[in-house]
Amino acid sequence: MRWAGWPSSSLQLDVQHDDLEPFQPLRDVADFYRSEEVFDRRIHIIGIGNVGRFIAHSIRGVPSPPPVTLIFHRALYNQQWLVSDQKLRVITNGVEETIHGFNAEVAFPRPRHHGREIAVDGSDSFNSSDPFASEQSTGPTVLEGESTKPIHSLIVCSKSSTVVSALLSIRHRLLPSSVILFLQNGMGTVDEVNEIVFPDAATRPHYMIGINSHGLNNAHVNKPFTTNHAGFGTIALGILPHARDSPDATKHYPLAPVTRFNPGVDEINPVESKRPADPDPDNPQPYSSSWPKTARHLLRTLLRTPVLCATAFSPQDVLQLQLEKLAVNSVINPLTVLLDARNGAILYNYALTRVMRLLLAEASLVIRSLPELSHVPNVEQRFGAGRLETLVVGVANATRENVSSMLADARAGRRTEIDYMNGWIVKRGELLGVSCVTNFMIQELVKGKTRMISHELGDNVPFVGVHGVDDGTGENH
Ligand SMILES: CC(C)(CO)C(=O)C(=O)O
Repeated sequence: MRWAGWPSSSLQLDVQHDDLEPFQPLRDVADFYRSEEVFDRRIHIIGIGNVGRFIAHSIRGVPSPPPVTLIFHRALYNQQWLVSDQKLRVITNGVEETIHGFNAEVAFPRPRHHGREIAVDGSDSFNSSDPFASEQSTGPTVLEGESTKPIHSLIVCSKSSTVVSALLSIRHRLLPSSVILFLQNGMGTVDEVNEIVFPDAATRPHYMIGINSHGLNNAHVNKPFTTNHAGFGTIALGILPHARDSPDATKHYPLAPVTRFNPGVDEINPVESKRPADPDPDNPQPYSSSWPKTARHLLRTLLRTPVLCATAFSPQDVLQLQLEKLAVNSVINPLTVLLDARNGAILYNYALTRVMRLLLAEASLVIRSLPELSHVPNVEQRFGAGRLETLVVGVANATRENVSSMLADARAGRRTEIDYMNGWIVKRGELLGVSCVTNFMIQELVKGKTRMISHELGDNVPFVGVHGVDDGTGENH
């Protein structure tokens, strides 16, 4: 590395190596910044619901915080922000804390039809067999008011069902070196994003997964940028391996094991490890040597934000935590929708315990059969139906006064996350030969009930749109 702008005499004192180029002072400070990559600390947050607001507020509350940009998906919300005092408020135990210093932008969700992106000008990219045809021929479409600046660190707090359309609106701003933290309930979002938004692993950003258990609601509906921190929780974080670094590990699923031991065969022909634990014992590499700078920055920022209670886990541990949460959500959330009741309603009711057991028997079998867990010890016990039931009852009891996020969505006529909960169990079950009829039935019942409510509300809730229309990019509440 060349030290620009330093007196050459002081530099030469330190230089011991003959193979270094002779020092040539750079012209000025600007040259230094041109020759060295300048690291952008800015964190963008998309999905400015309760979770997004809470995280933005928490990050800006620490000493020397990074710049934070809120990305709104509706011109209306951006307008509301611009005419407000541009501050976020979080209420904890009745005490309101106000934080300012945010930037704001707007990015409009791209309309999609039958899973295909439609060109915003109405042209026929969606008739083409290549879903990216319009973007490839004309470059990304930037709508009026949208930014084109690169995004290096992004936290996605949108609801699972709207993550793809939210990311399509900023795909052209995300670089292969960027990092995206996904903070959704349920499973399957990352696979969907890989398939639709970043199909080419060579240009795909890095991913992090987060599991949030903070209880957040907007108890003050008439205060749009205020969030109530109702239950203290944690955020479990993990950096996912990238397909560029280990294509085998991510070909079918991000966490599939790399090498497997075949008894009998490998004893005769020992397997040559593709990624040996210690490839060069003389130059040991730290565990995180392949983590990109952006992911390390985002992880460190979240870990040094006390109110978030964030902890880092290995990808395998994050997957298991996600699956535990999935099992809990796939019982409490749909049952509370069908019963139109708070979480505690599923307790002390044997008829509902039987439904819970039917759902969990299928979920447990699917999870225990997942190939990505085949090398993990103790899976049979951790994901046994009995243990999952204990988890569900514990959470239902601890959150007995809560309106579940799915019930809140259903009551408001919004699309729910059922496809990423029970739907994911059914889908993975089909691939594994495990039939999940109870989960399928409950998935369809929830969809039916949500549709019913949305009709009752006047059928006035379109899911996809562009400017100013309610486009379904709901936030994670
Ligand atoms: C744990 C539970 C059920 C709490 O309400 C939840 O995560 C949700 O509502 O989505």
